[in-house]
Amino acid sequence: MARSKSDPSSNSAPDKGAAHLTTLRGQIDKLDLHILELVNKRASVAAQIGKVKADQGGDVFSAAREEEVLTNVLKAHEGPLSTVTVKAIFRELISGSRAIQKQQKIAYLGPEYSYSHLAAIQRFGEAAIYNRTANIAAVFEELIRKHADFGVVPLENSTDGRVVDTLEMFMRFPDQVKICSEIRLRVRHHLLANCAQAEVRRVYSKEQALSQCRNWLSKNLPNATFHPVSSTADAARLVQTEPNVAAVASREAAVRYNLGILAENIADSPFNETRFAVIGATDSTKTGADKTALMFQISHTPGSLADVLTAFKQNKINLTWIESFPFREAKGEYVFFVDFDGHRDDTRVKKVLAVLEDMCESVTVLGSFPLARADGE
Ligand SMILES: O=C(O)C(=O)C[C@]1(C(=O)O)C=C[C@@H](O)C=C1
Repeated sequence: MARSKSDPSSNSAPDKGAAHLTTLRGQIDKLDLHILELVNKRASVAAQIGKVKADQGGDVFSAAREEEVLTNVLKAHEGPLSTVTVKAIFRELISGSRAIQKQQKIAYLGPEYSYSHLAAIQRFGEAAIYNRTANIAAVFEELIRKHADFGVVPLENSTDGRVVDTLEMFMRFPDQVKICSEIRLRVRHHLLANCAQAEVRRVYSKEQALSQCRNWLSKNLPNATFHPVSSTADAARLVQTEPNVAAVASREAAVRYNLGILAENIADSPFNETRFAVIGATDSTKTGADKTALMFQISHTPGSLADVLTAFKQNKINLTWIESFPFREAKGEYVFFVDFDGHRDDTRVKKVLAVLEDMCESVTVLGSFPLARADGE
């Protein structure tokens, strides 16, 4: 049909708009090729670094250097991309560099899309090989048997506190693994199902996740029953197999198991974070913004813990975490886990470690590593 002058579709504005769009897309196409050239140039340099490391026996993964790369980039970053996006881009570039040098195998507590898996991907990106294990002990064993280059294990959750299984493994293998990096992961629980919320009769999740969403669940699903299973990801898998059920799990689990998200962010506390340790054969070199993790055992006498804490105070060292743990081999005795600001190569840290060596029955430096950024920062 011929267009009349009064036909709005004959207006030149849309034509101009379309032409402008084509021009802008042409710019993006050119920029994409330029970006591609640059990222491959970066990868070629990383390949050369890999050769130097192979000759010198250096590790492919350097938590300290990666932190420096990210700090440089984020300092220069002025937008309009968000910091989260820039971090994700560089995480994948670095992940690709490592894979070119030598593909890294990462053991984590499965199943796929568990929060440990998400933490591992946040640290090592898509180019690593991920080996899931059935429990936390197996992550340590995979590393010790050299079936994995690194392991990712949960240390503590902001709501539930310490993760006993991980601390126990550090006690069992005090000298065979080191913490080389830490990861802070925001845990966002969602209600996943393939039916309407009113039809949900059973809710599956990991016990801790159910407890973290207790108020929301009882208020919004008064007719449902709650059933703990081995993991949030397993709960999502179960939703596929039964009618009228829902899971409390991550967005990634919803994608993996093809489930709808009925309600987002249902945890009772708006801030829910899990801190993970990356364990490997060695810890990290100094960056200037580091933390050290320590495990020590003291005699069962009055004031022995106070003496240790005083040593930290006298050396102006800030403790960021302390946990006590019963020592299985001696009734009434405790092993303490502490994290503090500083690197084991810092003078004041060396001083406090020397004092502790004299004071304690045993002292093990679990590792020094760069301070983790909060998830999203
Ligand atoms: O600088 C290095 O040591 C590199 O191997 C390069 C690079 C990177 O891509 O920037 C990759 C892996 C390391 O963990 C740190 C940084």
